[in-house]
Amino acid sequence: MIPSHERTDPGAVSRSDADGGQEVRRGAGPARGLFIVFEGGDGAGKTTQVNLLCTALQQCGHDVLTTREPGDTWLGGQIRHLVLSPDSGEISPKAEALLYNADKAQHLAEVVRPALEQGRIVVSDRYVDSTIAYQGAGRALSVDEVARLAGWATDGLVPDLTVLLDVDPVTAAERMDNRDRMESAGDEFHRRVRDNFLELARRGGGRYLVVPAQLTAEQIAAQVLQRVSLLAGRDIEAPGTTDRGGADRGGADRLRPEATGSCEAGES
Ligand SMILES: Nc1ncnc2c1ncn2[C@@H]1O[C@H](COP(=O)(O)OP(=O)(O)OP(=O)(O)O)[C@@H](O)[C@H]1O
Ligand SMILES: Cc1cn([C@H]2C[C@H](O)[C@@H](COP(=O)(O)O)O2)c(=O)[nH]c1=O
Repeated sequence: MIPSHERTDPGAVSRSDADGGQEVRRGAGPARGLFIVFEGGDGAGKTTQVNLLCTALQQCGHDVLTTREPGDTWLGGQIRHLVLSPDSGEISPKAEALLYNADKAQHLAEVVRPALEQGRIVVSDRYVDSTIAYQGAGRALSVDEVARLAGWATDGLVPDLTVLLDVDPVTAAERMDNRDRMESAGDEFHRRVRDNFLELARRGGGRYLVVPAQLTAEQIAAQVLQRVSLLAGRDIEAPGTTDRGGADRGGADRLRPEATGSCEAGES
C-alpha cells in the first residue's frame, strides 16, 4: 500500500483539470504515515468524528495526531481569531483566502508534514477542500485560482482519505449556537459551500468517503472505521470494544503494507 499522499492522486488530477491546471505534486521527503481529513459544513459533526476516530485508532495502538484548520499553530491561532471574530468586520474575499492559506502553509510545515514523516496518522479537522469550498465557491472567487493557491500553500499534499460529512441546512442550523463570522455568512453562501464540497468529492473519486451528517455519530463512526481499516491494513474497532492501552504503544510500523490482521489479534 502506498499512501496516496506519496503518489500522484487520480482524484486530485481530475480536479486539477477542472480547476485549470493545479499541479498536484508529491510533497518533499519520504512521508510514511497516513493523512486523514474530515470536511463538511459548519455543524456537520467533524470534531465529534475526529475524536471518535482518534480514540479508536489509539485503542488499537496507532500513533495518532489530531489537528485542525485554522488555528493549530501560534500563527494559525492569530489567523483563526481574525477570520472568525465578528469584530473583524469586512474582510475582502481575497484577503480572507490569503489568511486561510497562510494558516494552511504554516500548519503543513509545522504540524502535518513532520508528523507524517514520523509515520504517524494525522487526522485533520478541515483542509484544502474547506478553502476551495468556502473561499472559492462560497465567496464567489475563482474556484480554480483558490485551488491553485491552496495547492501551492500545501506543496500539493493530498490526503489518503477525505471524509465528507454532508450536512443539510436544517441539520446544520439545529447544531450551531453562537455563530461566528463564517457561520453568519448566510444561507446562499452555505448552499454554495455544500454543493462545492460534493462536487470535489465527486471528482476526487476513490479517496473520498461521503457520509450523510444526519446519521447518528455511531453510524458515521462505523462507516469511517470500516474505511480506515482498509487503509491501515487491519480492523479498527469502535471505541470501547478493545483495551489496547493507547497511543504510547507507538504504531508507525502498523501502517506498513505488510501489517495485516485485526487490532485484537495484532502485535503490540
Ligand atoms: N451525528 C450527530 N448527530 C447529532 N448531533 C451531532 C452529531 N455529530 C455531532 N453532533 C452535535 O452537533 C454539534 C456540532 O458537532 P461538531 O462540533 O462535532 O461539528 P463540527 O462539524 O466540528 O462543527 P463546526 O465546523 O461548526 O466546528 C455538537 O453539539 C455535537 O454534539
Ligand atoms: C480551513 C478553513 C475553514 N474555513 C471556515 C469554516 C468554518 O466556518 C471556520 C472554522 O471553524 P471550525 O469550527 O474550526 O470548523 O472557518 C474556511 O472558510 N476556509 C478554510 O480554509
